[in-house]
Amino acid sequence: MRSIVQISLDLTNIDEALETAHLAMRAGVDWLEAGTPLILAEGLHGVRALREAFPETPIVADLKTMDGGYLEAEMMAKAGATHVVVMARAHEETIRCVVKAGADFGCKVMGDNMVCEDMVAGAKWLEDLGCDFVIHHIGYDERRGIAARGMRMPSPLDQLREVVGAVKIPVQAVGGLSLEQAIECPKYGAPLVVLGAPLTIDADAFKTADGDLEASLKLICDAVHAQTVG
Ligand SMILES: O=C([C@H](O)CO)[C@H](O)[C@H](O)COP(=O)(O)O
Repeated sequence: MRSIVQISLDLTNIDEALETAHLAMRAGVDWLEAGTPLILAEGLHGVRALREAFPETPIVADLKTMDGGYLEAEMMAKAGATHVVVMARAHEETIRCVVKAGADFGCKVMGDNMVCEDMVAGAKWLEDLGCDFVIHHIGYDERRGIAARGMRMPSPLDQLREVVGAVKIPVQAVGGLSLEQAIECPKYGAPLVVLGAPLTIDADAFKTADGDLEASLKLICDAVHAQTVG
């Protein structure tokens, strides 16, 4: 499979999200993600605005569903999301409901193994329940908390090979990756590369020497697209 670049729009208003999304699409990004902050701030309107501006582009709604799964997935799919996210720590029935809604409304389901005691088993569990993708995710607060206590920050790369080996569906690694690490994900067998904080929070670190964000994002997209998995 050709590797894919997804940009997570962890922003809090539609204008900023659209501006970043336009830049990302010009640079060659494949998928847009309505990040959790955008969904909280703008809800379905945010997803609709992205769908209207980018009629053909896959849109991941990072809902992090924990309950009421069918309705959440249905609403997001009707607003234009092509992918919704359910948590492995949700009840089994919730995951089944999201998978059922995905089938009913033509939407793919990404299962997120964040905070699973056994993240490899969590990924397998998500696959067994019918999810189409696994998000192998070390959460933002967990990473910050551990770092604040002076301990080594966990990375999704630590167990990425094991997660990839445990499932047949495509895996995405998320949480605190540097750009260099994100670009390397296909080498671990994970073809869905997400670019998050480096672009939307720490843009300076992401820019090329001449400060051209779009040009540097294009280089990153080219480096990811040059890699195939499987
Ligand atoms: O999903 C996310 C997190 O749970 C906060 O909502 C973020 O999108 C994700 O953690 C992004 O990580 P970075 O790649 O470190 O930006």
